[in-house]
Amino acid sequence: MAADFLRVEQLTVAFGGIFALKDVSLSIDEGRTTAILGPNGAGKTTLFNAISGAVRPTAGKIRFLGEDVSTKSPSSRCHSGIARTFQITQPFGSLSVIENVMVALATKGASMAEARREAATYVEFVGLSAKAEDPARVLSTGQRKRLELARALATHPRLLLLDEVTGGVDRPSIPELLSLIRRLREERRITIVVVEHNMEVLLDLADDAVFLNRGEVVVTGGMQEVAGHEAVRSIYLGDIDAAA
Ligand SMILES: Nc1ncnc2c1ncn2[C@@H]1O[C@H](COP(=O)(O)OP(=O)(O)OP(=O)(O)O)[C@@H](O)[C@H]1O
Repeated sequence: MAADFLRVEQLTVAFGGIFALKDVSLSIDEGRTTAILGPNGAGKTTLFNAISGAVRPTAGKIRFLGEDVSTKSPSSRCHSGIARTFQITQPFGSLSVIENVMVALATKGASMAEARREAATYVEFVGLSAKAEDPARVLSTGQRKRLELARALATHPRLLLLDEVTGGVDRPSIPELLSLIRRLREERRITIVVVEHNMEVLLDLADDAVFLNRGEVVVTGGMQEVAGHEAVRSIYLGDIDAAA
């Protein structure tokens, strides 16, 4: 297990006079699932954007597998093994499910037949084989989340940043989605960092947690331990009691 899988070092991101992140340092261990917690505006999405390359740090560094990727482009970071999903899924609605995955394939120089074959393995992994030829626009929210996971898999990630994976998904579909995420880690050895408002889901899924507030790290540690912290309880209290 790499000791230096992902390290965020004294990261500051400012938008004009607003500090979305202030001197944030944290490390993510390979093979674990880490939750990023915090109230609205805490800086969770900005942290994902900074790690994936969508925003440039104002100060500080991001190291992935020992390499400073702070100034690298999103596509170069994706090539290094960093993938992310979005709070609002963005498939190509008129393309079929399998074509959406083919578009995301990181395999260069592969024939269409090879690309289709590889894409089919990811579509199957996420449980969408029966929908493979349907246009993406007909998918339910839960199915769109699955398609996003298949598209992320197609980039061969080592680190996957999941933004609000259960957001908008109907309750009965959530357990299957969570078991899929667990399989990403167990069967594909992908390290996962998750932003999610549902504490019940986080307690089920995450090993470690980082609690952010107003752009600063307030608590880090094991998921259970962080969930029990006073500052976290005051924000997620109802959720924590419901999950207990
Ligand atoms: N592009 C931007 N321009 C200006 N301010 C921004 C920008 N992106 C984020 N911010 C500000 O940075 C702060 C952190 O926002 P961010 O979206 O990262 O928080 P969050 O924890 O993801 O919130 P939420 O849970 O509501 O999604 C907020 O004050 C937000 O208004």
